[in-house]
Parts: sequence; C-alpha cells; structure tokens
Amino acid sequence: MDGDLIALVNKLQDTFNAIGGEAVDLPQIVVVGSQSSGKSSVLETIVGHDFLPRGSGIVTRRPLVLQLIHTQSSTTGTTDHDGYLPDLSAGHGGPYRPAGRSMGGATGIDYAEFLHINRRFTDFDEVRKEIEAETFRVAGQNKGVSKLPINLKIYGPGVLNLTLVDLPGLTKVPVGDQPTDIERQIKNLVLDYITKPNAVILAVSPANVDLANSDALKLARTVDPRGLRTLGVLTKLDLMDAGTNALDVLTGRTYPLKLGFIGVVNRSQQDINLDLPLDDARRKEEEFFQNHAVYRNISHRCGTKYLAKTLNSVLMNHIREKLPDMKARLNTLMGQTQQELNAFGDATFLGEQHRGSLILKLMTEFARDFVASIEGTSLDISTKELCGGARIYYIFNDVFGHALQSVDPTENLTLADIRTAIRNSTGPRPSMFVPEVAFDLLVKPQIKLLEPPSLRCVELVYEELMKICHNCTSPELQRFPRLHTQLVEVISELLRERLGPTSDYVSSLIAIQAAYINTNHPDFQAGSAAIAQGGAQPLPPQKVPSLAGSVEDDESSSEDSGSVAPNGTLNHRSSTTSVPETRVGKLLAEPKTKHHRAVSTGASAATSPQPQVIPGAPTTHQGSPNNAKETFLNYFFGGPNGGMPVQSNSAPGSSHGHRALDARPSPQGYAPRDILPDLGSGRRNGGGPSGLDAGTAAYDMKSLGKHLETEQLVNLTPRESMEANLIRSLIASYFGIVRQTIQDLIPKAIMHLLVNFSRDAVQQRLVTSLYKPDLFAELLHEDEALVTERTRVKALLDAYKEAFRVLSEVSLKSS
Ligand SMILES: Nc1nc2c(ncn2[C@@H]2O[C@H](COP(=O)(O)OP(=O)(O)OP(=O)(O)O)[C@@H](O)[C@H]2O)c(=O)[nH]1
Repeated sequence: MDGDLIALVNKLQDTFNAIGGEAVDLPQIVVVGSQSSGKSSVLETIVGHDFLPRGSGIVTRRPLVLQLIHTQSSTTGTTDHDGYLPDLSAGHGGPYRPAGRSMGGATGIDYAEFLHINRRFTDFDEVRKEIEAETFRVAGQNKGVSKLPINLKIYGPGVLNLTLVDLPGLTKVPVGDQPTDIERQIKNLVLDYITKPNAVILAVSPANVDLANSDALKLARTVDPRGLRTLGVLTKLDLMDAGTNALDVLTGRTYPLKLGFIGVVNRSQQDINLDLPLDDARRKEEEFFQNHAVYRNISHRCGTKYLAKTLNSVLMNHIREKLPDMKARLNTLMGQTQQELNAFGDATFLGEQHRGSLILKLMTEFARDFVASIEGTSLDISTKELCGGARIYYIFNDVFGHALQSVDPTENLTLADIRTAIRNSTGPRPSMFVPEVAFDLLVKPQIKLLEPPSLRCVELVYEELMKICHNCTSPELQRFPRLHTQLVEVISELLRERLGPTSDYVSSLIAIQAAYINTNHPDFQAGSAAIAQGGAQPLPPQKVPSLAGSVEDDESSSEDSGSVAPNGTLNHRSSTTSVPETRVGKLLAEPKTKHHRAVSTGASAATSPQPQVIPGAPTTHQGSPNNAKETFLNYFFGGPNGGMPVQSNSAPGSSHGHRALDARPSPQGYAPRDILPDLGSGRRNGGGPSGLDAGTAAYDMKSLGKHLETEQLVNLTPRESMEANLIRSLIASYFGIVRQTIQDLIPKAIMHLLVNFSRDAVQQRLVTSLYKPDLFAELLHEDEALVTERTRVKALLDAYKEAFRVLSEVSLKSS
C-alpha cells in the first residue's frame, strides 16, 4: 500500500510533467547542499549506480527529478513489503549493485528512462552522458543554470520507491565563464523547490566543515524554520579531524531537526578514481560505523542503507500526511478543469448526428449575442469602453450631433458671392429688391453640406455593427473557426446590403430638404422676424418710413447686431415671443399670411400683413411654391405682398422675366423704385461692376466673380452689403431649421433601415444561408490548436480524477 503511494505520486508527477499541470504540489525529496558536499555521492549510493556526471565546477546545472521505481525480482518474485531489499549479503540481488554487474542476469535488470527521449537505458554510463548532453542542450556549455528539470526514472528490484530532486550545489563565487549572479540564480532555483510545503528537504552538509557554516541548513531554515520537514545528512564523516566527531549532531543535540541527522560515508575521490564498486563502498561504510569507537552505538542509525530506508518512510509518511491537502487541491483543480473543458462546448453535441443541432445552437447563440449587444442586454458588458448599442447612441448623439453643429451654414459664402447671386438672379436689369430666387439659389448648396456628415453617420453605425458582429464569439464557437467566419460573413453581407438603401435614403432626406425651400416654415418666419427686428432701427427723419429704410439702417449694425445667434442659428422660440410690434416684426410674426391671401385693397400694411393680390397684377405664380417663395422676402424688400408701399400703377410687365419683386404692383400704389431711388442707383454707381453697365458680361458668373475678386469687397454698396448680410442671416436661420430636422430624422432612418432591420433579420438570414446539411462538415471543422488544447485539458481532468480516485482509496484503506 505504501509503495502504491509513492508510485501514485510518481504517476501524478509524470502526468503533470507531460501535460503541464504545475498546480499540484507533489510530495518529493529535494536534495540541497553546497558544492562538493557529496550530494551526488549520496544519490548514487541510494540508487546503487554510478550515473551522475562528475567533474570540477558546477556539474549539476539543471534540477534532476529522479524517480526510483522498485520492480519485482524475476528470480524470487518477491520483495519485502516496503519495496526495499535490504540484504546486502544477497549480492547481485542486493540493493547496491554497481551498474552493469547484475544486468542481464535472471535477477532482473535495472534500467533507466528519461522523459525527454523514448529510450530505455541499461548502461548507466550512457545515462550519465545523456544527463550531460541534456544539461548542455538547455543550460549551455559550462554556463549558468536552468530551471527546466530533467526527468529520469530508474527501475529495478534493487531500488526503493523514492522521488528525489537533485539540485545544483550552492556556490559562492563564480568561476570560469559562469554568470556573475550564479550564486543568486542557484539560490532562487533551490528556493523554488524547497519553498513548496510538500517538499522534504534533504540538507547535505559535509562533516569536516563546521555545521554553523552549512549553506544547506541555512537555506532550509529560511523555508522550514521549525525544522519539521528537513532531514540532515552528514557526509565525509571519515574526513573529520582526528579527535573530533559528529555524535552531538547525529543525536540531535547540536541542531534540532524533527527528522534528525543521518551520517554517511561515501566513496572518496580516490575510491572513485580506483573505480571502487558501490557495494564494496557500502560494505566499507558499514564497517566504518560498526568499528568506529564513537559511532558504534548508533551504527544502526547511520549509513546510506539506513538513509534510503528512512527517506522511503519519510516520503510515505509525508504523502500520507499530505493526502487530505492533496485531495482538497485535486478537488478544486477538477472543478476548475471541468469548467475549462465545458468552455469548449457541450459534450452532448459531439458526434455526427448532432451536427445540425450544434450548428443551429451556435447560430442562435451568435444571433442572440448580436442582438443583445445592440440592445445592451449582453451579459459581458464592458465597463471600460462604450460598446454595442451604447456606441450607436453615442454616434447619433455626440458624433453626429457635433458634426452637424460644426457645419457652418455660410461657409464659403462671402458677401461678394451673395451679391453675385443676387445680381445673377436679377438678370440684365438692375433690380431694386432682393430676389427670392437668390436666397433659394444660395441656401440649397448649403443644405447639401449636411449630406457628408449624415452619410458618415450611416457608415459609423455600419462599422459599429460590423464590430459588434466580429465581437460575438464564445469559446465554443472558437472551436469552429470556419463556422465563426461564415457567421460573421453572413451578417456582414446583411449589413452591407443594408448600407446602400440606408445611405440612399439618407441622401434623399437631404435632397428632399433641398428640393423645396419652405420659407413659410413657422420657425423660419419667426426667425426671419427676429432678424428683421434686429435691423429695425429708428428710421432717419428724412426718410420715408419704409422697411427698406429700416433695413438699410441695419447695414451698419447688422454685422454686430447679434440678430444671428453665434452658432449661426436663431433662437426661434424666444425670438418669436420677443418680436415687438414693429411693422415688419408684426408682419412676420404671423406666419399664416400667405394662406389667407385676400383682396384687401385698402388695408394698410401695418394692420394687414397679408400678401395682397392687386387686380390686374400678375397672379400666375399665386399658390405655387415659387409664388410662395417670392413672397417672403417682400417683407424685407417690398413687393406686392410685403408691407412696402408699392405703386399700383407700376407696369406689371416689368417684373416678368425674372423673379425680382421690385416692380410688382402693390395695393398701396407706391413703386419701390420711388421710395428707394438710391438703391438702384447706388448699385449702378457704387459697387456694381462696370461690366454690368457695359452689358458685355452681365450673365457671366465667372467674369463677374473675377471682377468681384479684383474689386475689393468693401466696395459693396451699403445696400448690397445690407442685402448680402440679410440673406446670410436668413440662410443661417433656414439652415438651422433644416439641420434640426436632419438631426432628428437621420438617426431614425438609420435605426429603422439598418440597425433594426439587421437585428430582426439576423437569425433568419443565418439559418437560410448556413443551415445546409452539406455544409455541416465544413463548418464544423475544428481548430486544431483548440482540439489539442481540449485534449490536453481533458487528459488533465482525467489525470486529476484518477489521482483523486486513488487518493480516496488510499485514504479509505489507511483510515
Ligand atoms: N572521503 C569522502 N569523500 C567524499 C564523501 N562524500 C563525497 N566525497 C567526495 O567529495 C567530492 C564531491 O562529491 P560529490 O558527490 O561530487 O559532491 P556534490 O555535492 O554532488 O558536488 P556538485 O554536484 O558539484 O555540487 C567527491 O570527490 C567525492 O568523492 C565522503 O563521505 N567521504
């Protein structure tokens, strides 16, 4: 039973070595000692073979995990119950046969196996060479040390069940080309092993050096201060100065260790040189103790044989003691490993007949994850960054919102441009009033400025959805990279399909806004009123109290009057309510005027703001959008519908051919030309390009533009400047309204056409595209790395389970 324990630990050690399970702290004996203290000699005598490298300097440079496995002798078929054949007189069958001497005989063969090569060694010289080669391979030629252990098993009827770890000897000074920190390196390596509470420390100290200077004991003390798991070994007792002895140490009077001290005498260097067989050396050792005057009385507790036996029982007791801990640890590990294994997928879905349901399950999970990410109901919601639906909201609200707000509605629209547009829209004739068509002409391209940010918004949401789709994965799905790729591909295709219609719709929303400039929009009318109000300064006494006059006065203040909000938009609501009952303000504060057109020939503009149709005046545009548009600027610049007194006897024909409202008859009977004589002449005399007068390039925008470029902008006449500023303010006002609408509509459109559509279609699309039995094999092709990893985890779990089972049996029997 006890033999089983060590065999079990050995088995666990192998399993964990092979599959990388470092988690179990297995009970093992760790040999520690300073250089040349005799560690290798002790190990060799325990094993009964010369198999360790020898030489000067540091020979042991990698940990050597040595498992001694007792096998039954084939001649006797028996063994003593603790797996140890103690009878030295048994000769070849004894435990301390030198290498090669008993090999090949009927008594059974000792042989060695390394974990790193699949080969059985029966020649222990070869074992030594292999250890040397393997040491060099990893730790380099005579260089530093390596933590990577060499695993060696020695089988034979002559060995005890034992697990020992040989470590590099503690050193002080680097020699040769050793690294300068060799002392620290070795110390750390040793500490790595002896710190583990399940390690039994075999502290080897030479008896010919004062125990107070023992590096092994010093280091052991740091991790086992009460000396509970340290076994002291005193070597070189034969080399002590004459007259001195180590009796006090061996009897535990000098240095207290629970497991005590055992004295040994190994082969001297000379013995080695003379190739003294190990069994001869053991006899010599036995004789040494039995014949020694001081040690005679304790000779049964001295020597390598006794050490081996003690180690065996110490290790078994230690394992037995650690059983509950190991079981608890294994239990935890089993739980963890099981969980790890579960992450690779439900075992119930393995097998060909379940492929369809597995694919369906993975698809559904994928679709569910995708929808959950969008809706923010995902289980693993990040707290580090916005994700999924929240990012879409962020795109709408912050990114898109800011992008729209940063669009300057009058960008690239200089006063000169506006003047040019005004002039172009008046045709060859000088015009007295600002034509509404100019406003129309100018505002449309500005509305188009909203298109790029809107389309970008679609793209950003699309990209976000793509990201969500790529992030939808699970450890189970990772097993099937091709299925995952296909799932992502199908969703990507769905999203791509939706990108076109969504972008088109968004573009058409902008186009719709540009298609019809609704100057009759209530907010715009209110905003326009505020603009007008901003310019409604007290009129100079000498002028006719006309709108034109008030606006003209505004020219000096319009730049800084603040009628346009800093962001280029108007606060329509407050403007509306704060519009004083000025003439223009009152007119514009009643947005429904257009719809109530009535013949009201005698009404004054101040009390009757409705655009009025004059008998005999051209009415062809009445009711049409153009007509509606043509009306609103009249509030500022006069015209038949505005408050401007216009002479009814003005020739109606003079207005046709362009949309300028200057010559339209008004019910009041004044012609704008009459009341604003300076405007028309001002343009001709002041800022007007001479080209216009010459008439040669009146319609040529280019030459006009060039001309304007050459002329300084300040050359705008006051009238032109006023007109241009006013138009600009109105553009900003109108643009603000459109922007608000767009800001509201685009996210709705994107949600409907892209996000919600994809969300609702994802499951069905996946099923129709991928749920095809002939695709199953391809889709369920497993990732090889993951298959390996799953196999490893499965093997680990099995090993834990097996270890747990054996441990349970052992503890049952021993209880
Ligand atoms: N006389 C005598 N010599 C011993 C005894 N033990 C070890 N030696 C000698 O001491 C030297 C060092 O012994 P090793 O067993 O190689 O010492 P080590 O601790 O393994 O050395 P490193 O692996 O280099 O750290 C060898 O020449 C041994 O023959 C002993 O009990 N008596």
